[in-house]
Amino acid sequence: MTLRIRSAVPGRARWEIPEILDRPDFALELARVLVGHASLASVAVNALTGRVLVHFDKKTPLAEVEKILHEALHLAREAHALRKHDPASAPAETGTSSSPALPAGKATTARTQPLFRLFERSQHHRRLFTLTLATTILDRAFDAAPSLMISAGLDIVTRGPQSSIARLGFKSTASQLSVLGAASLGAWTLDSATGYAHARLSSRLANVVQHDLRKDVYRHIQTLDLAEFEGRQMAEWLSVLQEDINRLEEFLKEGIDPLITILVNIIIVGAAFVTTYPPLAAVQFLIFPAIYYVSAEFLGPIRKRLIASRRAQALLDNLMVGNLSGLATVLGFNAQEREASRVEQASLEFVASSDEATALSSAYVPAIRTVAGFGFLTTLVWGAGLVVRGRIAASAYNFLAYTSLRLLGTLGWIGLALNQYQRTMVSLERVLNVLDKRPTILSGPRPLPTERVVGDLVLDNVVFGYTPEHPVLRGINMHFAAGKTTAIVGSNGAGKSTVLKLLLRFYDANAGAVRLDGIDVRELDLADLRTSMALVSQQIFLFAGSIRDNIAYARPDATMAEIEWAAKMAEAHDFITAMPAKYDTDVGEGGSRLSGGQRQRIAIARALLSQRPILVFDEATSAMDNETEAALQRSLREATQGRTTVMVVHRLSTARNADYIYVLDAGVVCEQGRHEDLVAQNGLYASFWRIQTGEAALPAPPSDPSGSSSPAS
Ligand SMILES: Nc1ncnc2c1ncn2[C@@H]1O[C@H](COP(=O)(O)OP(=O)(O)OP(=O)(O)O)[C@@H](O)[C@H]1O
Repeated sequence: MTLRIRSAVPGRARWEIPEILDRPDFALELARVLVGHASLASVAVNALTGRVLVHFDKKTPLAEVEKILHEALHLAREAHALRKHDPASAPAETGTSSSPALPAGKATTARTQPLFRLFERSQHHRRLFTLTLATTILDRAFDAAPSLMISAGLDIVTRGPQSSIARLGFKSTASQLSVLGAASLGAWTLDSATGYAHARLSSRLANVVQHDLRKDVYRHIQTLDLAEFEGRQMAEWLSVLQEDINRLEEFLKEGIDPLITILVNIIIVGAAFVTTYPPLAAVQFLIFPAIYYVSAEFLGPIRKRLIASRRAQALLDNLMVGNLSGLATVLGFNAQEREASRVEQASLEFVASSDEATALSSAYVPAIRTVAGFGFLTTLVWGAGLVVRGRIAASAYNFLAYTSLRLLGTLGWIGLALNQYQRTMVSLERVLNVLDKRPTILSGPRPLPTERVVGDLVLDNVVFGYTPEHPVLRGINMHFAAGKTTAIVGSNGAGKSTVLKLLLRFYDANAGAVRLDGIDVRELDLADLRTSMALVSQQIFLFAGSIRDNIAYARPDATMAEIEWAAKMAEAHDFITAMPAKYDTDVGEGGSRLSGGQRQRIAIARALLSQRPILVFDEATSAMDNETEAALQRSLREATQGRTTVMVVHRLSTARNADYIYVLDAGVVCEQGRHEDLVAQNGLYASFWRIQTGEAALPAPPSDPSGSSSPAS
């Protein structure tokens, strides 16, 4: 059986489909097929729980929807099989930036209900959720106990033998008071117990949901294309991972409470009024359509302003994080004042947008209270009249007035609660948007364990551009022979680093193919492909921690002897042992306590220790002095024996040692060969060589366009 119905009411049904459980790709395929269906209003497919929730027209028979689901499953299976076979057939909508899991259109309803989606995701905490809800409701219900007890006391005082307690069989005043005392004690005890349980459970629920979401978002972010990170500021990711998820936690801990309180109070007040004097209840309930009307007028505009305010906050965060990480540049250019003004301006814009949102939400609270005040006023005046005419007891009037007042108080919270709810939903949507993003670089089906990698790399007529209108590589052919060292040289922006990014499949070629050992890299298992290569990138990243930990990052199980071997090969051992704490030296945040050349040597040691068959160096020695670099070249010759090494270099004294050299110019290979041949060709490489060896004069600085002579002349 492929489908199992879990629940169904007219217009809504939930199925369990074990086939999609833990198979997000397949679930996505199913969602794609379903959301295009004209008979369905909305669809939510959850691979975590293996469930599918469908909203449809109440008149559509359930059997018909089930048939649609069967057909969709069939289509999804076919599409999924095709996709596995040919990953390139992934539709455009799964593409780069903000493409959601469920495409636009019919899924809008499901997608615009972030809280609903959160509950779908958190199904495995259903027990905790139910318990939390139950204790919250009980806690709020017991809150009404004091006014009930006071009314019961008043009942004993004013009606004696006719009081409600007397009617239970307690004739004497003493016994009635004892019952009242015992009931009060019991109610208080239960109130305290449910209060404690509610506080503990709601906090636990908020923590686990927050933890799950943070963990899932973080894991998911790591699966996304590198393009997502190169095109977006880091602070944006951080604000989703931190602020947005924290806001959700706050809401689960404190925001749901008022909403439940309001609901419980409405039920208590409703019950009290209906049982005491129904016409009074009818008048009380007349305020709710009015509240609904006021809410409808306010909530849409409030939401829009909240979104604008959150965006302004994200911009401000980006600016501050960016500035602080580039503080040395800001100080170096003495631009503190300029940057402080930019931050001030962004902060003012945030304050203004936040003010706008608050202005509206603040007006909303009094508007609701004014409407709700009519309910209390009616109870106070009409209720008093009813007591005077003997229609209701004074104690009942007391209870009604109290509960009505409580309702008035809590309705005032509606504004605050909905305000917090709206803010949380804006944040939750941002979190879910990240989870909806899909990588375009998908793993291929063919495994290639590291021990089977020969290391022969080919770029076959590769065309690539980060954007379609700006091609960076224009049909290049390259061969990085197994076990050999190949250098790529060329001027800035020629496309050298881009070649390396294609080797590691950070991006896919727009045309042509990249092959490892004769296999198109798109067919290879992505983890296997990347595990076959050790990259030392232009921007070295060291983790805060010791030198030893940083070198061992590639192989946490490496012995100290192996770590030292790698450090010696990378010409790092001497400077490390000269430091007071040697291999235990703390490198600081991002390696900030080391010099650029030292950081590069640690990164090379890390790559060598990894023992991967292919080494990819992107200007890995650019910050080293000539002497260290020359020594490193000698060591590398030994350490890279039998491994394919691809290195992007600017220093031609480094390229000179390579077995083969490619010269890139504006995205095409303009020359290739061994150093001596290239020098003999007397082309671009030879001109670079002459400049670097001082045989050619450097180009003269541009002459002053005004024609005035320089001060020196
Ligand atoms: N993530 C990106 N998004 C858009 N364009 C990019 C991106 N990365 C690089 N480019 C552009 O692609 C071109 C080639 O960049 P690449 O980094 O490959 O050059 P390079 O030859 O390594 O240069 P350099 O010697 O300065 O490191 C440049 O014009 C650059 O602006």
